[in-house]
Amino acid sequence: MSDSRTAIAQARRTVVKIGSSSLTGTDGRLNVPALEALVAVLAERRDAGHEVILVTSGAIAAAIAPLGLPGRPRDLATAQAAASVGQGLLIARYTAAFADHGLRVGQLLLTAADTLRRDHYRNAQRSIERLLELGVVPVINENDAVATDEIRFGDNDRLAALVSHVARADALVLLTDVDGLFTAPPDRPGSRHIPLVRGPEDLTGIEVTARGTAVGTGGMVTKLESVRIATASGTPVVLTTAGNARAALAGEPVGTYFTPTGKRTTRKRLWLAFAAAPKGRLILDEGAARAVQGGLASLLPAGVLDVEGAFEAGEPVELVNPAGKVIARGLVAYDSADIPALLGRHTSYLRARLGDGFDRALVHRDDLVLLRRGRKRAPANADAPAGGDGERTRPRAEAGVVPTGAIR
Ligand SMILES: Nc1ncnc2c1ncn2[C@@H]1O[C@H](COP(=O)(O)OP(=O)(O)O)[C@@H](O)[C@H]1O
Ligand SMILES: N[C@@H](CCC(=O)OP(=O)(O)O)C(=O)O
Repeated sequence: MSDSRTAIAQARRTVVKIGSSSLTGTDGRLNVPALEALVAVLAERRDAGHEVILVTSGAIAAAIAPLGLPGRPRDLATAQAAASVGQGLLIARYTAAFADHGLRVGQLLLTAADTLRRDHYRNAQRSIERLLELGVVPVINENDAVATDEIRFGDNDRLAALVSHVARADALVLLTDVDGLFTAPPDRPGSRHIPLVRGPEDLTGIEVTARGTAVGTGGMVTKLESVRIATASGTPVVLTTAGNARAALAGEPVGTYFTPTGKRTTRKRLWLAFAAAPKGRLILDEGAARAVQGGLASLLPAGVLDVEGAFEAGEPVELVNPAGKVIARGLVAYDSADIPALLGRHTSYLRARLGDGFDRALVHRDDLVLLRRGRKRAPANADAPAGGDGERTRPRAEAGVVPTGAIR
């Protein structure tokens, strides 16, 4: 795991996100010179043999002036209409700007559902992979025109982090209107620049606001969530201004560098930890909770006290300890309707009473991601299935990921 900027300079594949604040002039129109300057930097990066994926905001901002809107629309319907108009203008500009450097772009408009549902996630993954193989620069934005309030990011910061996962990027560069993280909003007297963040402990006492610029969304709060998603799974992040994009990609000390805090993990686990929308909850007894937290044991029905929600086998659920804290997420192996009859029962009993299909774990350890670690490692015998009398399992290393919470 690298704690130096060379990780950015040497990244084979980099996701670069540019925010609305950097693409919009004071008149509210799309800042075309800023867009072209970024494209020149990305084209250089491509020429140097690196892959780039661009996550770009600016669709709504681009439509403010053409539609004669007084400012960023607050209601969903107008925001959607503006995005529909603005996205066309935005991608036309990118297509022309990249063409000047002999490069083609491919547009991907994603909704939160594309990172929430595994089949959608895989589709996005396949498209990005193929575009890169074809030498195309993927240009990604949220599909604002169809995203509804319940299922949308709203900002592009978290989308960029999830795109980094989907694409297995080696680095994430967030470009905004401030040169990195400050101890408090930068216009506050006495606010100081922070060049390096090595983990959550370095963020103690930092004051960030969710209020973005007039055109941006989410402010620094969503940027730090984005950072948390990326760094927890091994992706280093630089946060800086659009004007510093070239220097940031070259590994120069601009903005704020966030070192990775966790290891790369499987896509399934990333999806489960950061993107999946849980469909229900399994309430674990003390022993099962400890075993799951200690060594990532499979969860058997004997260790479960209660089930909440309506879900089908294969859907994501939260695993909750007796104190009500969510400790893990997993893909459940049974429909919710079948689970009450299994609760508290040992596998041998279930196999004898209900047949062979009912001796499997409620959540298999391979389908589980730990969100909250136990205070210490589990004792030697806790690597058996949680709540279980079944097969013994090996304890496994876990990424130690921390979830972002529900995605808006
Ligand atoms: N601690 C902080 N450090 C740096 N910027 C901060 C902080 N807290 C709030 N901000 C604000 O976050 C804003 C950037 O967010 P936003 O407008 O959403 O940008 P973008 O459109 O690029 O995503 C900055 O203009 C800055 O005022
Ligand atoms: N998808 C929206 C982007 C929303 C937005 O402004 O996000 P951000 O640049 O992260 O503040 C658009 O294209 O207008």
